[in-house]
Amino acid sequence: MNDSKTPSPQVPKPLSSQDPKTPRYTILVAGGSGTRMGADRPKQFLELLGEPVLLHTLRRFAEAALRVEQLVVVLPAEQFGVWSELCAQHQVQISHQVVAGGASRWASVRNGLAALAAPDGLVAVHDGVRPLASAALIERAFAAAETHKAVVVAVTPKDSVRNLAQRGSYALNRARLRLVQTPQCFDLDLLRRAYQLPELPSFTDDASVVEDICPIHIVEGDYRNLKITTPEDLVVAEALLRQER
Ligand SMILES: Nc1ccn([C@@H]2O[C@H](COP(=O)(O)OP(=O)(O)OP(=O)(O)O)[C@@H](O)[C@H]2O)c(=O)n1
Ligand SMILES: C[C@](O)(CO)[C@H](O)COP(=O)(O)O
Repeated sequence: MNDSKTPSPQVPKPLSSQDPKTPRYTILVAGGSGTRMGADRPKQFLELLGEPVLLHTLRRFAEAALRVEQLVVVLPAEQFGVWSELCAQHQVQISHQVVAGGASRWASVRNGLAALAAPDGLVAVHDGVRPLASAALIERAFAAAETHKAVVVAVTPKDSVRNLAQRGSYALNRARLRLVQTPQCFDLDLLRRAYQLPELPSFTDDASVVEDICPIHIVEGDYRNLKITTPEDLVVAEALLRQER
């Protein structure tokens, strides 16, 4: 007989970030040039509270509790030297592998995937320019991928949404819409198979690459998980980071 004070030995230990079932890997894509930011360098190198955006992001995934076994950072090949100097300047001790990006996000992710030698596991793909992803959010995405194989984090739109029509526009039901963020976590073999298919112009993220071969499971995202895209995002991101300190 079992009572509430003596747990049965058959009950498995609950999954926690200290005990992930499957090996975890991460690809941080930072191979873009930041045209919409219009800065003097790619936006992943702009500073937030004295540190490059990409370093903030890298630190989030190096968090010990997440147990990520291999971190791959994808950069434009011509920026390798810049990143190496920034790592030296900020005394970065986080072990990571740098890989050359491609002409599109899709090509950069594909190059990042090629650097993962592991036969199986779970892989998170995350924008290097989302420096506010919390450990709880990342854990939520990895944990859901144990069961669902293809997971994105997403939030409900706060604004009303309209679709453009031939004449005018019409309202969409925002309760049925989600704004998709990263990390996006996948079974490694599934993501490899998806990235063997040809690139399509409709691909905007990893879920759009995978969805023809596996349904995409959505978990709760985080409104704080901004993508640094245009100059005002830097102001908001700094304010949010300052609040965390
Ligand atoms: N060839 C590319 C293009 C984009 N990215 C990465 O994908 C993420 C999301 O892309 P986006 O915000 O569009 O970045 P950029 O392409 O740099 O920006 P823009 O579209 O304004 O030029 C970024 O971390 C970016 O560095 C990448 O790794 N390789
Ligand atoms: C991957 C992404 O961040 C999910 O919201 C987004 O699709 C990237 O889009 P972008 O056109 O590269 O900014």
